[in-house]
Amino acid sequence: MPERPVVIGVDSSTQSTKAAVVDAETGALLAVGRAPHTVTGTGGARESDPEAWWAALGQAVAAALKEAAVPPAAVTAIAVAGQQHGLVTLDAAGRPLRPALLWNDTRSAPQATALTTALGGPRAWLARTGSVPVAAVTAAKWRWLRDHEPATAARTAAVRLPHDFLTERLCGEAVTDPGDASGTGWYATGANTAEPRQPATPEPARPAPHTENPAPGPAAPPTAYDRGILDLLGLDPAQLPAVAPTGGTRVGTLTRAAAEALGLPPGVAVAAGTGDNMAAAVGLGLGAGGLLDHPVVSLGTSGTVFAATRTRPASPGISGFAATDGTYLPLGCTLNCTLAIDRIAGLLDLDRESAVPGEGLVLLPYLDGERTPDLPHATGLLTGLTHATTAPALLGAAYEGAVFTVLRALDELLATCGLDPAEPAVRDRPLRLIGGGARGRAWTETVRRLSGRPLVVPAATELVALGAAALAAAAATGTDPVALAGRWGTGEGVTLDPVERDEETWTRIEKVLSQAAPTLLA
Ligand SMILES: Nc1ncnc2c1ncn2[C@@H]1O[C@H](COP(=O)(O)OP(=O)(O)O)[C@@H](O)[C@H]1O
Ligand SMILES: O=C(CO)[C@@H](O)[C@H](O)COP(=O)(O)O
Repeated sequence: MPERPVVIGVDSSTQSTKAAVVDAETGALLAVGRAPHTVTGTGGARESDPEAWWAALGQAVAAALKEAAVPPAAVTAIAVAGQQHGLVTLDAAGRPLRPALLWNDTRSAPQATALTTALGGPRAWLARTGSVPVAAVTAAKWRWLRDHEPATAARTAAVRLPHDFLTERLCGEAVTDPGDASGTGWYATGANTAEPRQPATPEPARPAPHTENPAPGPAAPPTAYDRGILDLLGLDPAQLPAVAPTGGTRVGTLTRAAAEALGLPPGVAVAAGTGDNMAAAVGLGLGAGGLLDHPVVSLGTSGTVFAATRTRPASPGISGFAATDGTYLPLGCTLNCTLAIDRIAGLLDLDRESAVPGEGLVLLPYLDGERTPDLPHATGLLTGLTHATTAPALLGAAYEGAVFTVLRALDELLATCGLDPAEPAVRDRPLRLIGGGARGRAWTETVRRLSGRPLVVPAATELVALGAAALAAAAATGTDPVALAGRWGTGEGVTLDPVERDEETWTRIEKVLSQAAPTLLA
């Protein structure tokens, strides 16, 4: 009897790689393999070796296949979702020239400011790309490299995002997708005017050529690198990957070398893949237009809020990203979420679940600077200490500071989309809570208390890897990945009832942040 087909979805995030082996028909998660990453750097620097991501992918896939006990011949497709924005620079042989500059590396903040000015200010960037550059975007990192390491920039034959780098290692094709491309700063999501989702291409498709105005016709996906911005950056489009129509597009099969490295047959289909937040949206079954019903809060190394929309909102504080199919995924991202809390719990020598409400304290845990609000040079701030302060309350105040920052970004996201966050019809809709932090009681309770909203916590722990698995299945069969994830039911979970919103704590933190922001800017 033939084996049931399985697909592999890979989540290559900041702290680790996770590979999910998934039954392609039912979406059942058969096993997850994990391998850690190393992030180096002090001050604002955050770097990782792309070769180590490739090695981690191999380890995670091997571990998952072993645990799932499925034969390699049952695997039909693989897709990678990766941490967004990272700058990977390659030589002509595809070897990294230096460690990747990660999304949370804030050294590129001055370059982001300079780029904003060079194009005519925030409004010009919003109109052309949907986002105003911050230190996170790849364009600012490339400019930083040219300013600080011109010899490396000059030797760069190819520029990739983390997921593009890994996809190319899998199938030998230089290709990205609209979602991850929209975080580069040189991709014009505006050119994709909320078209209906294109179904994944069932047949092997060559990646699209680099062109601003693709020829009409079904074989010509809407790519939209902004040539003017590339000129401003001194980047040649030939250094960049082609943009596939969606992350679920089949872009090739495993190369012989990749098949050997992963212990898989060479015929395994490779999907274009996407950024990790875009893949989480797929895993949740979120298609365009789900904004009011389905705002998402993700608690990982970054705290993110996003929603799938039909039109691209324009606000300097919110990134007007694309979903992997070229519709919109406006997103707010904070730099200090689970890792900051883990660090503070470690400093206090406390278990992370031993937090109690902050009671008069305010702790802004901006250990890495901050992105939303845009305070790249900020450090952490504590106010309200008294003789009565306890360590669990200090930890609780850190949770409150991190959650306040994420939820404030959510309010901004909703307002940017024309919704009033205080309207009962908006406020009473459940938040979908995902990411590693959604597993923790202290996180979920703090989000409930500061939002006053019901929460839906999906039962599936690895939404990014599951979203990538849906992209892989789409590449193998030509189905729509969002509809498929909906059928798989990967976004389903428990609903936690709302509790009364803690207005007092919210107002206290808001006041301290607004008073301290001018100092934190320095
Ligand atoms: N049971 C748990 N309770 C609270 N936090 C958790 C739990 N499990 C994992 N985490 C947090 O999740 C984080 C990793 O989340 P994840 O979404 O995998 O991050 P990333 O995708 O950025 O690598 C860790 O920093 C850890 O603090
Ligand atoms: O920069 C962003 C979003 O714009 C981050 O969300 C990165 O994509 C990193 O994700 P995690 O490692 O925290 O999942």
